[in-house]
Amino acid sequence: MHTMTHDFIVIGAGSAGCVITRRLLDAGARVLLLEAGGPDLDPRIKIPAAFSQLFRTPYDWELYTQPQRHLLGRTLYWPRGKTLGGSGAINAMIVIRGHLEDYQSWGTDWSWDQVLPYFQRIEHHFLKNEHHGQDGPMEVQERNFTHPITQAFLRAAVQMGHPVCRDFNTGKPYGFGLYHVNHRKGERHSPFHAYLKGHKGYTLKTRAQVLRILLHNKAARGVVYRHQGKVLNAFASQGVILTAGAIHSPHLLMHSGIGDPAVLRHAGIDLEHALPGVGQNLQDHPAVPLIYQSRTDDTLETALQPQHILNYTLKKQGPLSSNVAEAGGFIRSKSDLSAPDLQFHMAPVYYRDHGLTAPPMPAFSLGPTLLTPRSTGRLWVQDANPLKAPLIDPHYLHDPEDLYTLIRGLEMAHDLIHQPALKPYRGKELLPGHKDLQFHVQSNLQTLYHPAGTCQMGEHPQAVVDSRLRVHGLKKLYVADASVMPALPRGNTQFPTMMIAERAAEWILQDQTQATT
Ligand SMILES: Cc1cc2nc3c(=O)[nH]c(=O)nc-3n(C[C@H](O)[C@H](O)[C@H](O)COP(=O)(O)OP(=O)(O)OC[C@H]3O[C@@H](n4cnc5c(N)ncnc54)[C@H](O)[C@@H]3O)c2cc1C
Repeated sequence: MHTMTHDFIVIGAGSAGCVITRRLLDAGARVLLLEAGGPDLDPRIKIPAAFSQLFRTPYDWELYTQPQRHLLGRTLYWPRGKTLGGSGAINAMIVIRGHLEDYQSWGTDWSWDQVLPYFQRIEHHFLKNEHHGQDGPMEVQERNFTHPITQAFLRAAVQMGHPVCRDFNTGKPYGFGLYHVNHRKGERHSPFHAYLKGHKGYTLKTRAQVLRILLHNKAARGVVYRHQGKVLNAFASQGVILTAGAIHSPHLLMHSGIGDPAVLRHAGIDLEHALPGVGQNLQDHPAVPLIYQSRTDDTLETALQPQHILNYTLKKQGPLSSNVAEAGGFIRSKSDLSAPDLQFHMAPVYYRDHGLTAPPMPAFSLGPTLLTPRSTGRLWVQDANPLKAPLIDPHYLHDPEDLYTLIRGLEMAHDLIHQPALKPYRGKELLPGHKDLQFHVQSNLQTLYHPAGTCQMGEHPQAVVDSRLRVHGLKKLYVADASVMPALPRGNTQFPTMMIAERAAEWILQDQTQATT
C-alpha cells in the first residue's frame, strides 16, 4: 500500500483548514492537506452574486435534515461547500465577528480581548483604525455595488428609530448598516485564495475524502483516505488536524471510533475512545423571510442581463459584484436584553428556499434571523459506511421561545418595510401574505447556514476538545473549525471560525515546540 509521512495532516480545505495549513507552512512544517471536493474552478465561485447558483452542484455536499417536528415535518436542505475554500467558497461573504458577550461564554482563553488580535490577523481591512488589521491575507472591502433598494432600506431603519452602524465588528454590533465583505477587486476572496493560492510548499490533494483517522496508543498517527478510486494511508509525525466543518468533523470522529459508545455500537463501529459529546450540541441560526413585490423591475434578478455581464467582466462592477445580502442589522427584540437576539439580512431579490424558487415577479426580501437559539440538536451516523451522510436533527424550535423571538422579528421587519423610505419600492406583500405568523415560521424557516457546536470545547463530560482544541484523552489530534464553538456567536460564522483556526495553529506549534524541548 502507498504511504507518505508528513509533520501534519489537515483534513478539509475549508475556512479553517486553509488558515491552519498556511500558518503551519509559515513555521516551516511539512503539511498534507486533504480535501474531499475538487478544485475551485467554477467561475461562479468568484462572482459574488452567483453564490446560490452553486447550491446542489458538485461544489455542495447537499445535506438534508431529518423531518422537523416543529416545522410541520419538513426536511430542510443544508448546503455545505465541497471544494477548495469549503463553505467559504459558496457563502455570502458577509464579514461579522460577533458580540463580545459571545466569547465570554466560551471559557478561559476566549475573552474578546484575547480573540481580537486573531480577528485582526486574518484581515487586510479597508478601514484603517484600531479595530482592524492591515497585514492579514484576507481582503475586507465594501462592495463595488449596492442596490438603491438597500439604501432605501437603511433610511427606513433610521425612520423607525434604529441607529446607523458603520462597522458591525467593534465588539458591540447594534443598529443597521451595510455589510463589509471578503471581496478583492470585485471578486470573492475565498479562504483558499487568501491563504494558500500559489503556495508551493505543501502537498494538496483534492477529491481526497478521509474515511478514518488512525489511532495508535491513544494518539493520532495518520488517516485513511479515498483518492482516485484507491484507498490510501497517510501518516503524520506531529499531529492530525480535523477541519472538516461542523457536520463532517464529528462524522469523521465517529467513523474513527471516537464518540458515544451507544451510537457507535448501534452503527456497528468499533469503539476506540469514548466521548459522548461528539455530534451533540448542534446549533444553527434559523431565518424566516418576508418578501415584497418591488415596484422597480431592476432588482438583482436582472444581474445576468448582457450589459451587467459586460460591466462585470470588464470592470468587476455592477450587480454581479453584489453579495446579494447587502445590508442588515442587529437588534434586541426585548428591551431587557444586554445584546442583540436578532439579525436582519436584506436582499434586493426574491430570496425564498435559498434562492432556488424562481421569482414570480421582481421582489425584495428581509430575513429576521435568530441569533441566540435555545434549541439544540444533534447528528449521528446510521451505519459503518463513512461515505454516507450523517443523520442531522437540528431540533429547530424545540424551545418555543425561539418561535416567539422569530415572530417578534417578523413584526419588526414588517414595520420596517412599511416606513416611508421604502414606499417607492414597496409593492404587495408576497410572503407571508397572511396573518398567521406561527404558520409562516413553521412553513418557511430555513437555515442561515451556520451549523456549529458539534465537537464543543470545554472541560465537562460533553466536551470533545479542551480550550486549546486538543481532543480530550487523545494525543496529537485536534479539531479546529466551527464544530468547536460551545455556543454560536451573534452573527455570521466564517470569521469566528477563521479566528479559531488562527489560534489553533499557534497552539499546535507551541505543543510541538514543548514536545521537542
Ligand atoms: C450558503 C452559505 C452562506 C454563508 N454565508 C456566510 C456569510 O455570508 N458570512 C459568514 O461569515 N459565514 C457564512 N456562512 C458560514 C461559513 O461559511 C461557515 O461557518 C464556515 O465556512 C465554516 O468553516 P469550516 O472550516 O468549519 O467548514 P467548511 O468551510 O465547510 O470546510 C470544511 C471542508 O472540509 C471538507 N471535508 C469534509 N469532510 C471531509 C473529509 N472526510 N475528507 C476531506 N475533506 C472533507 C469539505 O469539503 C470542506 O471543504 C455561509 C455558509 C453557507 C454554506
